Amino acid sequence: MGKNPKMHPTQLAMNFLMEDGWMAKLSSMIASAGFLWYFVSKYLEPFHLDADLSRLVSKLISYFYPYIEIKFPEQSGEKLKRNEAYTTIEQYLGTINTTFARRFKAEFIKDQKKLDLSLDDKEEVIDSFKGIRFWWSSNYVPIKNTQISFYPSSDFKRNYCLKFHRRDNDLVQNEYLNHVMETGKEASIKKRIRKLHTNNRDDHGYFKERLWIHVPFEHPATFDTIAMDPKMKQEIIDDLLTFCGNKDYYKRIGKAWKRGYLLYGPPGTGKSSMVAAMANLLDYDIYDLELTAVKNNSMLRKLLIDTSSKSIIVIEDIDCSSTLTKKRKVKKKKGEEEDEKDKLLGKKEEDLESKVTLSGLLNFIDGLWSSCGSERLIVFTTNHVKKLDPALIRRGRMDKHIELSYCRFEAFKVLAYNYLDINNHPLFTEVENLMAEVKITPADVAENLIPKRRIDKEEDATICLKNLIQALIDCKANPIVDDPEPDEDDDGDEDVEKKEEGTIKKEDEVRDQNKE
Ligand SMILES: Nc1ncnc2c1ncn2[C@@H]1O[C@H](COP(=O)(O)OP(=O)(O)OP(=O)(O)O)[C@@H](O)[C@H]1O
Ligand SMILES: [Mg+2]
Repeated sequence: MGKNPKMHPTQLAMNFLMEDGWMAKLSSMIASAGFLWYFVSKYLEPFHLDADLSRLVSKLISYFYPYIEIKFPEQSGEKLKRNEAYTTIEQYLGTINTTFARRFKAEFIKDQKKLDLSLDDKEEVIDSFKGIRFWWSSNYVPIKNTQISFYPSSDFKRNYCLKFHRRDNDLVQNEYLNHVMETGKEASIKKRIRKLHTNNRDDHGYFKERLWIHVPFEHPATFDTIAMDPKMKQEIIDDLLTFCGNKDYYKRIGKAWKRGYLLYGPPGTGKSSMVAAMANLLDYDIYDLELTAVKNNSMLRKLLIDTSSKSIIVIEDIDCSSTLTKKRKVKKKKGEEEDEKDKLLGKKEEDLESKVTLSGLLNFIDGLWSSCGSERLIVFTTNHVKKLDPALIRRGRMDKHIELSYCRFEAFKVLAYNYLDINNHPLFTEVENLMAEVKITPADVAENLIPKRRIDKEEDATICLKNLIQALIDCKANPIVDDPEPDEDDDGDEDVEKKEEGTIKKEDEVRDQNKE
């Protein structure tokens, strides 16, 4: 066929195709376009082609390759935080028909007593929405690790990729992605198992890429099982419920949506149990922050950023401060093996100690970074409230101070009901009289109320109450002496031995140590 130079390019192309052997020509064109696309995306893209050239190439590609791809990486914000879109998509893909996928990852959901399947890496599924097809694939790219380690590294950059025809772009932007996010969120709420997280000390082993490790949270304590003054209990419940429904209020007053609770009182008065009860009431996760495992302030900040909303960050026994020497002493007793391993890995001793400072901790609670994420409680527990730096517990930082103290008769009745299923008993009067003058912790009362041998309900109750009365009489003879208030220079040796390790150091202490 003759070629007219004034012909429109599309007409030229049509003529060319209509010639003999058009099938072969068409296939070779598709093949060359495919090759061109592969070559450009694989080899030339990293060299950042000149803008005009790359625009031209992508135009050319889009002529033959009518699909659009959107990637949803697992990590967002400089690798600090898990991308919420990624986790929601993970949940969404669990809800669609996955007939064409062949490889899955399985996780056991304890509460639902079944396996939860999600797409394995490098696997693809086809979704359909309003009669249109969408392709989802899960991908990973290994990150080159320059460090030499004894342990296998599992550093990957993961992403989900959505592919669709460009004619469906509007549908995707306006409807499909919203549908994915909403369905994914619903699925994750349905499947949600609450978690108890703890920060990960292991910075060279299998879990090294994770700041927090977790187990399912299954503590049975609730406000019904906590024995304390009923009025005070109701006040705490109201405070918590008001907090969690008050998103708009916090926004209006310009405050980050978080609240600090300080729980203090002698050992065995229910501080840890109350943290669990709070989590159960509000349906929150718990992040149990072990300060001794935090290397420095910047790690503390990273840990904070990596917590999710609707959670309680708890630091137990916050009063336990320590110095380097105390920690060494404890380490020798407890962690010789761990030390040896660290030494083998060539770690210097000063690298192993925590350098979290008081100001680091104050920033953690209400610095600028504390406002990322929302709906969070920060809880400190302590046996010695007077030992704490006033700056740490001032109102605004620790908004509510709750004292959990020795067991009074009202609290005892809660325990008697929970442990023995009784509301009244002839021995109650004697218990009441003794409790009015004796200091006994709820933990000791609870211990006496657990039947040692099951006979029948009434006899169990009588035996337990008699045991309790005996314990109260013993306590009267040998009353509990509360710890004296600490001296100014008390460095808390005993506590360190009791609680093993602690961390809060004032900045000047750290500076001094660094000088040495
Ligand atoms: N107020 C309470 N109500 C119900 N049970 C309690 C209470 N206080 C203590 N107990 C019981 O005693 C045990 C110890 O309580 P818990 O660990 O909460 O005390 P704690 O105040 O955190 O002690 P510590 O200061 O030593 O950490 C728990 O198993 C709990 O069942
Ligand atoms: Mg405790």
